[in-house]
Amino acid sequence: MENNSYEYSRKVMKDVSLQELRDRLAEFAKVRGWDQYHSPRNLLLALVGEVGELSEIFQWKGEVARGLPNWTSDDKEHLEEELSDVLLYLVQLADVCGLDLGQAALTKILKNAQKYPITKPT
Ligand SMILES: Nc1ccn([C@H]2C[C@H](O)[C@@H](COP(=O)(O)OP(=O)(O)OP(=O)(O)O)O2)c(=O)n1
Repeated sequence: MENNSYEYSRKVMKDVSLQELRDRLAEFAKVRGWDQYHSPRNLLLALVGEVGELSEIFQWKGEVARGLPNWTSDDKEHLEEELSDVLLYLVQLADVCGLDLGQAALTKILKNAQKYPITKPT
């Protein structure tokens, strides 16, 4: 059963897993009859569109300090939403491709560590 409450997402789900997001998104699409539109290609295009919306937030701002110290709470909330849209489409894309995104990402981190070993300063 879907639960859309903002309270639920903010307070109950303190620790969110990719599997939880995947399952909730699959339910979201299913109850709306949207599975038919959620092909890998369509989800990829939707993902790219959201990356564009995310980029717009930073467009023309110049360099931005870590932690976004001068941003308003509205700006930060907007950023949270666009980052989430990107994540949610990415999770759905991996799902309809039949891939385990969490495991794949962990494996990639291990590969990255082998490719870029820690070097001690001389
Ligand atoms: N067919 C769809 C349509 C939407 N969503 C979900 C995933 C995103 O989290 C969000 C995207 O919704 P919108 O297309 O309304 O995009 P925005 O939220 O960015 O709204 P806007 O483009 O008006 O800023 O909804 C989805 O899973 N499948």
